[in-house]
Amino acid sequence: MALLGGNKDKELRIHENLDELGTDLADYIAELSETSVKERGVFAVALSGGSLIGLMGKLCEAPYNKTVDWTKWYILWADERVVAKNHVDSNYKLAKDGLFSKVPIVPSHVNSINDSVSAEEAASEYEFVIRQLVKSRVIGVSDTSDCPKFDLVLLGMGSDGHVASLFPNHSVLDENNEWVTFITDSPKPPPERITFTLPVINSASNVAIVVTGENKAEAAHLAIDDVGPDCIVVPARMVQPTKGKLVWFLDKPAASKLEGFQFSD
Ligand SMILES: O=C(O)[C@H](O)[C@@H](O)[C@H](O)[C@H](O)COP(=O)(O)O
Repeated sequence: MALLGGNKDKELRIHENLDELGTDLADYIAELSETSVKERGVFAVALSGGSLIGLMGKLCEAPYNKTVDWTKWYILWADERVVAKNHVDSNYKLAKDGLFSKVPIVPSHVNSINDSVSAEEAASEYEFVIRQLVKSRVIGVSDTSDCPKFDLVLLGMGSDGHVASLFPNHSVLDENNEWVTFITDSPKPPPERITFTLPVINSASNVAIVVTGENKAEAAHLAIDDVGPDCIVVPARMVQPTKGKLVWFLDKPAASKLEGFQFSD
C-alpha cells in the first residue's frame, strides 16, 4: 500500500518495495496514455536513462502490453548520452532493450538523437525534431510560452539531485532560450550529453520523478521538503510544472529523510 502525500504543487507516492512501485508507475503511465490518446489521439512521452527504464518494466507485461495503445506513443528523450546507439551507455539502447523490443511501438515514432555528430549539433538537431513534431501537433504547445507541452516527462534523480542532464551548479540550469541544450562535462559519465532545459520540462502536462534507494534520501529531502533559503537548491527542486502535474514515485529508503513520513521498520 502506498503512502500518499504532497500538496497542491506535487503528489508523493511512497512505496513499500520496488514491486509495488513498478505496478503503480505502470498504472500511472497507462492511465495518462489512455487520457492523452482520447483527448489528442497520441501520447508524447519523454524518457530518461538510469534505473527508470527497469522500473517501467511492468508495462511490458499483462495487462498493459495488451491494453495500452502502443501505436499512438511517440517517444523522445529528456536527456541522452552522446554515444553510438548500440553503445552500452546509450539511453536509446537501454529503452529499446528494456521496452520497445517488447511492445508494438511504431519504430518511426521513436525519436532518437543523431549519434554521428557533436553534442552541440545533436542538441540543435534534436530541438529541430521537436519543433517539427510540435508543428504536426504530435507534441502540444504550452498555453503560457512557445515551449513544447509533452504529455509526460519521466525523470530519474541522481544522489546529487540532478534530473535529466541538469547537474547542480551547472550553467545549463540557467538555459532559458533553447529547448534542448548540451553539456560536455557531465560529472556522471559519459561526459557528453544533450538535455531538455528546465522550461521544457516545466511546460509538460505531467512530470514524474522516480527515485529509489537510500543514497537518494538526502537529495529527495532537499528537493521535496520546505528546507528554507539556506539549503542548496538541487536541480530536482527546480522541476515545478507551470500548469502541469508533478508526481514523485519513491520507495521507502529514498523517502526515509522526508519530513512528516514516519516508517515503523
Ligand atoms: O541518462 C542519465 O544519466 C539520466 O537520464 C539521469 O538523469 C538519470 O535518470 C539519473 O542519473 C538517475 O539515474 P539512476 O536512477 O540510475 O540513479
